[in-house]
Amino acid sequence: MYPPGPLAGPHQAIEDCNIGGYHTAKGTRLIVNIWKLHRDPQVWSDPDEFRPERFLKEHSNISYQGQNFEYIPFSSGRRMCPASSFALEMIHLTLARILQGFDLSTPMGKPVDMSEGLGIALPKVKPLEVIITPRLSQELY
Ligand code: HEM
Repeated sequence: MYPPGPLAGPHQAIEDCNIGGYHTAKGTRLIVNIWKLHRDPQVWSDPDEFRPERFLKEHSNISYQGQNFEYIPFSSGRRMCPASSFALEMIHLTLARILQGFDLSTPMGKPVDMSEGLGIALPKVKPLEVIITPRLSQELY
């Protein structure tokens, strides 16, 4: 829902080609709107709903590795993100460490404001406000 890189880098056609039925002349610069692909209601039911379990159910056959064009958080092709494996390892490790060690809540129990701003790396409009409380005994940190 919130791809860190909402737009892929600009790519330039090195020869005349046809992309999805559109003639694309040599020299044309294309920028893929990854954010938009991920919110396409023709592909994703309730695209604005945070339902990660969709990847275990109706979309379990979709991979992030650039072959399923409806879901390309790391883009696709020769210039796709070279750090996708590294990034996923880091995300899993960091998330697991935070969830193991801390309880998370919000001030007054209010939902987190997920409004998105404009920027190359999809910024939040409102800073994240969470209360982080240690949940393990001190010697385990
Ligand atoms: C969840 C984390 C990340 C996401 C979703 C992500 C996504 C992307 C996207 C969409 C592109 C543009 C590809 C294109 O132009 O078609 C890109 C390019 C790139 N990313 Fe990442 N990235 C992530 C993390 C990282 C990290 C951790 C590194 C480095 C340690 C990295 C290094 C790069 C580099 C060097 C490029 C340029 C590749 C090129 O132009 O050939 N990325 N990334």
